[in-house]
Amino acid sequence: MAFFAHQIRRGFSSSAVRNVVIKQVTIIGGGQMGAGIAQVAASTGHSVTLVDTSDDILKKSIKTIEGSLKRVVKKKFADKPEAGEEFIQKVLKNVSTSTDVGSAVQGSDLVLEAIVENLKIKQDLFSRLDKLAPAHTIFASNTSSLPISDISSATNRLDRFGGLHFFNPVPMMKLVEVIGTSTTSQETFDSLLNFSKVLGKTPVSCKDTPGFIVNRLFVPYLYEAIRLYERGHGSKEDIDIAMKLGVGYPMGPFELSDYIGLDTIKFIMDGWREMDPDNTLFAPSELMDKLVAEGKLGKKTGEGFYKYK
Ligand SMILES: C[C@H](O)CC(=O)SCCNC(=O)CCNC(=O)[C@H](O)C(C)(C)COP(=O)(O)OP(=O)(O)OC[C@H]1O[C@@H](n2cnc3c(N)ncnc32)[C@H](O)[C@@H]1OP(=O)(O)O
Ligand SMILES: NC(=O)c1ccc[n+]([C@@H]2O[C@H](COP(=O)([O-])OP(=O)(O)OC[C@H]3O[C@@H](n4cnc5c(N)ncnc54)[C@H](O)[C@@H]3O)[C@@H](O)[C@H]2O)c1
Repeated sequence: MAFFAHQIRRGFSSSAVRNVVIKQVTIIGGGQMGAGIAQVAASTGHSVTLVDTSDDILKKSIKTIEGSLKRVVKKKFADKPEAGEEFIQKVLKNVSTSTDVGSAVQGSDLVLEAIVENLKIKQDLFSRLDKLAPAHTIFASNTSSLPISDISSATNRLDRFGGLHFFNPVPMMKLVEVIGTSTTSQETFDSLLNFSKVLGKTPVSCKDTPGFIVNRLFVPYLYEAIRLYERGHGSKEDIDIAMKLGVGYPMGPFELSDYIGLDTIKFIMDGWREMDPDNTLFAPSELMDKLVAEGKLGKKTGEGFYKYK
C-alpha cells in the first residue's frame, strides 16, 4: 500500500519525460542566493545563465561570485596561486548574464528561481516561463517558505516542477532540501537529487510542508530570540554569545537574521501566521516589523539589528 501511494505521488507524468541530466542551468535572481547557486553550479562544470532585472544588478552578482571564488581558491589552491586564478577564470567563463528571461531559458535543462519571497511574483514569473522554456526543462524554486505546489500551480508542467532549497552562504553550506509535491514525477525528483549531489551538496528529501525541515525549526527559533530580547530578558549581544558558546552555533540569532535578510524572515513568518493565526510559534515581533518598515534589512542594506559600515 505504501509503495502504491509512493507511485501515485511520483507517478504523475503528462509528458513522459525521462531523467533529465542537468547540464545547462538558468538561475533567475542574482541576489545572495542566486549568485551563490550560480557560482557552485559553474564551479562544477555547468553552463549557467544568471538572470536579473538590470545589468547593474548582474554586474554586482558577478563581483560577488568573483569575491567568493577568491575565498574558495585561497584555501583550495593555497600553494598554487596560478592554478587558483586559472580556476576562477574557468568558472567565470561558465557564467553568462541576461535580463531577458525568454532567451535565457532556451536550451536550459533546469530553471531555478531565487527571486523575492512573494507568491504572486513567483507565480507570474513561472507562468511566463512555462510558455517560453523547452518542454523537457525542469522548473524549481529556492523558496524558503512558500508551498511549491502553490508556485507550480501557475504552470502546466506540474510533473516537472520541484523545490531545491539551498542555504546561505551557498558555497559553504552543504545541505540542499529537495522537495517533491504530490505531482512531481519520480524522474524530476531524481534529476533534482542527482543535480544536488553533482554540486557537491548533501540532499535531503522533503515533503511540501511549510518551511520543509530546516526553516520550520529554525525560523521560530529566530523569532523567539527576538521576542526574548523584546521582553527585556537579554541583550542582543548576550543572546548571540549565549547561542554561539552555549550550543556551538557559528552565528547568534541576531547576527544570522541580519545575514539572511530581515525582509525574508519576516515574510516567512507573516505567511505562516496567515495560514495558522492561533499558533503562538508564529507570533509577530514589533521590532522586526519596525526594522523592515524602515528598510533596515540587515547586512545587505548596511543595518538591521546591528550596523555594518
Ligand atoms: C532562511 C533560508 O531559507 C535558509 C538559510 O539559508 S538559513 C541560514 C543558514 N546559514 C547559516 O546558518 C550560516 C551560519 N554561519 C556559518 O556557518 C559561518 O559563520 C560562515 C560559514 C557564514 C562564516 O564562517 P566564519 O568562520 O564565521 O567566518 P569566516 O572566517 O569569514 O569564514 C570561514 C570560512 O568560510 C569561507 N566563506 C565564508 N563565506 C563565504 C562565501 N560566501 N564564499 C566563499 N567562502 C566563504 C571563508 O573564506 C572561510 O574560509 P577559511 O576557513 O578557508 O578561512
Ligand atoms: N537569504 C537567505 O538566506 C535565503 C536562503 C534560502 C532561500 N532563500 C530564498 O531565496 C530567494 C531569494 O532570496 P535572496 O536572499 O537571494 O534575495 P535577494 O533580495 O538577495 O535577491 C533577489 C534577487 O531577485 C531579483 N528579482 C526580483 N524579482 C525578479 C524578477 N521578476 N526577475 C528577475 N529577477 C528578479 C532582485 O533584483 C534580486 O537581485 C527567496 O525566495 C528567499 O526566500 C533565501
